[in-house]
Amino acid sequence: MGSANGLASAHGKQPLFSFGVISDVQYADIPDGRSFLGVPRYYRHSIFVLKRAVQKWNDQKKHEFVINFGDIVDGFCPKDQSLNAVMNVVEEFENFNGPVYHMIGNHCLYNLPRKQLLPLLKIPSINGRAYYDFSPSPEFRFVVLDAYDISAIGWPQDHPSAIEALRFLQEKNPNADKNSPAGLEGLERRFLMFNGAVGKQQLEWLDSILQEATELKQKVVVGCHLPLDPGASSKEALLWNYDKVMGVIHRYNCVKVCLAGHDHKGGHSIDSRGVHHRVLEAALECPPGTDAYGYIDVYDDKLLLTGTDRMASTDMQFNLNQTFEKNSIKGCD
Ligand SMILES: Nc1ccn([C@@H]2O[C@H](COP(=O)(O)OP(=O)(O)OC[C@H](O)CO)[C@@H](O)[C@H]2O)c(=O)n1
Repeated sequence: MGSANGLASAHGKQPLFSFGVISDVQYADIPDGRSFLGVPRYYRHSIFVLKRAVQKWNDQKKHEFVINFGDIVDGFCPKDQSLNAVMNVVEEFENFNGPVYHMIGNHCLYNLPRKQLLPLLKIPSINGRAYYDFSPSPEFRFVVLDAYDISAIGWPQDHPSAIEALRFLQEKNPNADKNSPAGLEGLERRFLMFNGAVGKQQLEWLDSILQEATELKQKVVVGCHLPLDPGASSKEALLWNYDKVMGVIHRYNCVKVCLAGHDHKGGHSIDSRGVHHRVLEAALECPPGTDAYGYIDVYDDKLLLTGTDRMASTDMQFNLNQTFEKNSIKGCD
């Protein structure tokens, strides 16, 4: 249990800093089950994956913070247990000896409304939005996006974001079950109710943050529950307007890596502008006794993810001259 997946730091340099990563814990006190497509899910075991991750991060004594990529509690959690389940998982994260940065996923929103969820996750918020940034060192900035800014889940039914999302789904997905991609072609298969979009104000905010980071000569890592590149993810898991978000990101040269969750099998790609996209493998899908978590060493020229068990290790060297050809690799390194 807990074997790290190679990729020795042949680099010879000390990282500027390191941080822990985990995604899609989707804990619930219910028997093991399967996804809609039949993939086994271990709802009770996933919190043990998290416990072992926290223990390991603390033992390693080098991580400045942890990022959780969303979906801490599963939608099948009985609703009278949602609050307790969320609090239990948050408590496990709080055993980490340092700050934990959370982002929201669809399963979080099946359990609790934003009003209740965001304070529990200590997500800085204006008008219920869950996007923010932080800078752990002068050279780097982290941007956390709210992938359910425009969404049919998590907002009160009469909220403008919910109304906009339902109108959008009605237009883009003809199925009665808006979680079904039946009949949708190619990249249109992302127009599902369990996904969402980044709204106009958030796009403007992202633009302003990237402009500021460029002025400060900072490199940027973007975190979003929903993947932002079709090369790293199933079409069904992408952010509705991933293309718009990437349009903003590609205006600048500062974003080096985008990290995501949601697509449980994980993936890695390098897009047409040399930006790495790494989708993290889910803790939920670890059979008892196995793990999926990791840590990332940050250098001035790369991010090195060291994964445990089912989380693959990935060496993400930054493009320094922007002359990349499209090089998309499905699955992991
Ligand atoms: N064809 C489908 C797929 C799913 N559903 C229902 O939608 C809800 C969310 O699905 P779930 O697989 O649990 O979502 P995750 O966030 O865990 O995973 C995302 C995917 O892996 C992205 O590829 C759930 O209630 C499903 O039953 C559906 O009705 N029809």
